[in-house]
Amino acid sequence: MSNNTITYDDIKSSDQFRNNKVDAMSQFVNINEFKIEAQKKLPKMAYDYYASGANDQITLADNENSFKRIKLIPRCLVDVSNVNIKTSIFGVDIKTPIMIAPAAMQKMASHLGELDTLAAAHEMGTIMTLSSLSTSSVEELSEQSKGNPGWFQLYVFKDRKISEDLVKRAERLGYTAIVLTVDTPYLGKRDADYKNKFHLPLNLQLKIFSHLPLSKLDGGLNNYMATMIDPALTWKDVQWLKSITKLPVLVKGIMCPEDAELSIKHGADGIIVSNHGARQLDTCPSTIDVLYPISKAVRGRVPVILDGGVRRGSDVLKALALGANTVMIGRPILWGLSVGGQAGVSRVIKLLNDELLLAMAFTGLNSVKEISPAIIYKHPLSKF
Ligand SMILES: Cc1cc2nc3c(=O)[nH]c(=O)nc-3n(C[C@H](O)[C@H](O)[C@H](O)COP(=O)(O)O)c2cc1C
Ligand SMILES: CC(C)CC(=O)C(=O)O
Repeated sequence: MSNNTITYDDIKSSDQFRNNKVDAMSQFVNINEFKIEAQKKLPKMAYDYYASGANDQITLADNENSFKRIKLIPRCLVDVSNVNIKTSIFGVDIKTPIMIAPAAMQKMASHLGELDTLAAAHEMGTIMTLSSLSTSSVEELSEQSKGNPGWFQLYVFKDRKISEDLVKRAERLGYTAIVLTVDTPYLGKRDADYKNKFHLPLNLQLKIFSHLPLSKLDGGLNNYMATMIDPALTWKDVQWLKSITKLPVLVKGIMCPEDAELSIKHGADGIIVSNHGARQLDTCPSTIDVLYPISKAVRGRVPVILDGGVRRGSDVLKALALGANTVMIGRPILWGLSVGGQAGVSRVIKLLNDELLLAMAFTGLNSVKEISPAIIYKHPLSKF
């Protein structure tokens, strides 16, 4: 078993090792405890990169705090002996509405990085989106998952040929959707990364591009993005992307009803309400605060996914009540990965699933289909 060729079978054959890890992790009972433990384990440069938001991190705090301000109405004497959280997206059944957001460079968190995350996604019956800027290749994930690696996130490079090849490669390898990130014409300013002079550890590379000079981050992250990523991307490029792939295309980074409408007009098959984990435009609103008007404007024409600040199962319930079909989580996955590799990621998802089940029982709901805005408390004096 060499570093580059660890397979699912290898991972499974180490059950004993994994079970011990799961036991060791049962001491962490919520996402914040995983975060605290991850900070102890990770080098400062990696932790800061994962944790940071842009500038003064106002939106970073808001993404979580806005969830806390939304209140749920308990309902009584409903038979909730059989609550279940199964759902589906693009006709594919998933065991939980909690999906895994694309996050770059996961091998800073665990030896197997993205491969651990994918193994956990399979174990928990959910879908992972692989970042364009990953430390594992599209091929590796496809191989380990026997051709079922999940979704692929696309950054569009100035050299369109690179992006086109990447999309075709992902399609050929069994990825089932393309997530086009549209909120990153340039990379946001994350102060800690400047101070730490963030760089990839020397043993790692951006694996997807290992055949190109693009695999190193030599001039730093912001410089890399400014050199490689196309800031001239416009709505017509959604149509371009649709024209080069048969896969569903989701537009990630939508924060207002107008852009949701434009996404649909230009052929998007799904929308991800996201402010990039508050890493781009600081002082933009939290995602949960903009979700309801967006989902109302979309009117069920395409699936709506929300990410940003989801840290409790009750946050998932609130997002679904305000019109999301599913949510994605970013940093909680990185904390789980840092603390316990695959087992850590699975435990993070399980914690959130269990909290979601409980919150649904307390609000008198038995299935995802039953979730509606009716469970959201409206203060008598508020206009909301
Ligand atoms: C360390 C890190 C790396 C990320 N890398 C990417 C990426 O490569 N592509 C992308 O579209 N979004 C990326 N994101 C944004 C996430 O997909 C997601 O929008 C965000 O993390 C959700 O917020 P949360 O972390 O509060 O759950 C990244 C986020 C973090 C924290
Ligand atoms: C390598 C980065 C551009 C990945 C990213 O999207 C982020 O750090 O937010």
